[in-house]
Amino acid sequence: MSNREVPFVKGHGTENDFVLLPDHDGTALADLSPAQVAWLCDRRAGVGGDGVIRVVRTDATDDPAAVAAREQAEWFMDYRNADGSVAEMCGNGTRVFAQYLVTHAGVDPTGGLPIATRDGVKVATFTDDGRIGVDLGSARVLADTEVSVGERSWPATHVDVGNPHAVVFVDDLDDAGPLHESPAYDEVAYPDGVNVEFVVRRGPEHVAFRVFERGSGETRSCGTGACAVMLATVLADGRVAPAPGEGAVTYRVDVPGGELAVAWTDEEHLVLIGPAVLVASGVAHLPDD
Ligand SMILES: N[C@@H](CCC[C@H](N)C(=O)O)C(=O)O
Repeated sequence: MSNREVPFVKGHGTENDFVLLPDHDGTALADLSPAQVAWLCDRRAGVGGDGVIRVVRTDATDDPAAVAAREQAEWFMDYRNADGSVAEMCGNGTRVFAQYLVTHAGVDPTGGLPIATRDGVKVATFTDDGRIGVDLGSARVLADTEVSVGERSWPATHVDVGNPHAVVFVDDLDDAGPLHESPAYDEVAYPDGVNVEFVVRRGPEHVAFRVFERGSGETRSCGTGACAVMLATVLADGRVAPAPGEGAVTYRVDVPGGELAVAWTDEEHLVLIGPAVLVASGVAHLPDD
């Protein structure tokens, strides 16, 4: 077996951590396999992370999502889960990606930084206090559903944030017990799997959740999950989307890895806000398949 030397940058958003792989001109890593992604995310045998983000220009890859976004965005976030599967979106990943572009690729975020994803173009903005917000667009609440862990079952709200979520309100964050494997879910409602959030209320406009991510297991945070949780909660609170010109409705969303905020600015826009930091860089010795 031979190894390829692959530069990487490691970063996280509220401890949802990613291995970023610079491949700006698309020549080095177009053939990255699921097994190689799983190795990169392995916390003992590899680098370690909840996911891998390949950083590539939209005009340097033939991924259909990047091709479709070429007029609007220079950069494509090619996101993979820790098991090597491809996901449509990663909210915290977009924030870490924006941090990378500004600090490592010389990108000027003034006026908003467009990022192409498999769920369309998302615009990141840097706040005065050093956090990064990303407009994830609209989310849709679909039919009620159910999830279970062992003998316990809960009603859940199906929320589509570009990727699939099941939001479960519980009395206590420990109610679901250890999450070593995915909660059971309705495979008709979620033919491609689901991210499951267990949520408690902490106070007015303030919630906390644990998450089991499709393809990555229990993680310390999930940005799209925070948006799904916020939307399910705000609707359960009987509120409606702010009309144009009204101020945003903002909820604080705590996760095991820190604190996020989600602002509902109008029917079409949920903005995920929180810290994003780059913590290391190096060279991975990527095994061949
Ligand atoms: N951690 C992410 C979500 C990553 C994708 C997810 N596991 C999926 O398969 O849909 C986030 O911050 O949104």
